[in-house]
Amino acid sequence: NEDALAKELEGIDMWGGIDLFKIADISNNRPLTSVMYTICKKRDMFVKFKLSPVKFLTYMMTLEDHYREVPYHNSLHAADVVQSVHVLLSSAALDSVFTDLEILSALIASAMHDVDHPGLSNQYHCSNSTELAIMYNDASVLENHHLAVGFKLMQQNHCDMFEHFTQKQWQSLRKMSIDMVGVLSGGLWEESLPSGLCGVLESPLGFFQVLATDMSKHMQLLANLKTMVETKKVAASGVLMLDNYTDRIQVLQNMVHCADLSNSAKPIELYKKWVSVIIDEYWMQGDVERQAGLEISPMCDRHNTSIERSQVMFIDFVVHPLLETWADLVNPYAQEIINELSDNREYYASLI
Ligand SMILES: CC(=O)CCCOc1nc(Oc2ccc3c(c2)CO[B-]3(O)O)c(Cl)cc1C#N
Ligand SMILES: [Mg+2]
Ligand SMILES: [Zn+2]
Repeated sequence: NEDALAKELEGIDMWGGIDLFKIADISNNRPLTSVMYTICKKRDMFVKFKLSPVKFLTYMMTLEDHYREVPYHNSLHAADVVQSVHVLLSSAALDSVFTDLEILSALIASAMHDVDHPGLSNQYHCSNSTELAIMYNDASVLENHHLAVGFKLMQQNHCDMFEHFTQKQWQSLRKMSIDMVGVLSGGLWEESLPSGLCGVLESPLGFFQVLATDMSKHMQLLANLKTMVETKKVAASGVLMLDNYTDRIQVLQNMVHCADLSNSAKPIELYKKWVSVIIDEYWMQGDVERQAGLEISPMCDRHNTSIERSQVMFIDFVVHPLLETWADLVNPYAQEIINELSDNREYYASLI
């Protein structure tokens, strides 16, 4: 099995280069630990930061165990985001731009970014004042929870892989991870809807209510990225020049955000599998809402959903604008991603 796993992991440096569904099967359902270990090994993180492989693996397996058995937001999705970030970090335009600590932080943030996700959206938690919503006052409820769990697990002494970190390194990794996960989605659900979105579509505003709740930071992130593209400074070598924390963290935040939403820019067979499991998760939420006599959230009613339409809308209004702006930033090194996204969009548009 190790050989089969090693073989499947050979494409780990390529966009869509690995099939995480296969890796889950042949890694005894340890896709996140397998992918994260392979990438950190390749990036020589154990030597650079004197990480104990045993403590690293113990932490990663504990973290992986705290992802729930929900259809989409399980450790497979976390592994997918880690691998996608690994590939985006390797873009030639970002060559030697980020420090090893920034790279490690982006990978750790990706690994923990959805841990203990209950398979119920931010909107569900805020609308129903659940325990988590009360705990976090409706503000980025799930994201705060993912970070709290991710870091709490690190404090157990058999998981303390950063034992050799200086206080400065620890504080920096922690701040960057919080800044990266905190914007991945979620926020006060009444945060204003981006005007451009809801007026245009004949679709029920509900879909954008979910966006506003589960993607409330998205518009601000994207606006910042567009500004950065317009004002970007590129060295003679073609690499980006980012000379302050605000700019650096903005690129890292958008990178992880792109990875988080990258299913629709992957090879169609993988994309279709991700669509099928996220729909399962949304329909399970809808079943919970129907059972409790609550209003069923958009895309969550198994008796009334157009999967194709919601995918085309999500691509047109969220994913394409984001990935297109990312591609401008690292131009021309993300054209393949944009092409894949356009092909996949046409696939679903043709089914409407
Ligand atoms: C097959 C796909 O392309 C699925 C990508 C996610 O599909 C959506 N995601 C949405 O919002 C979130 C995006 C990211 C995340 C979350 C919610 C919670 O955890 B997470 O960080 O993974 C919204 Cl509002 C709509 C869709 C649709 N369709
Ligand atoms: Mg999330
Ligand atoms: Zn996610």
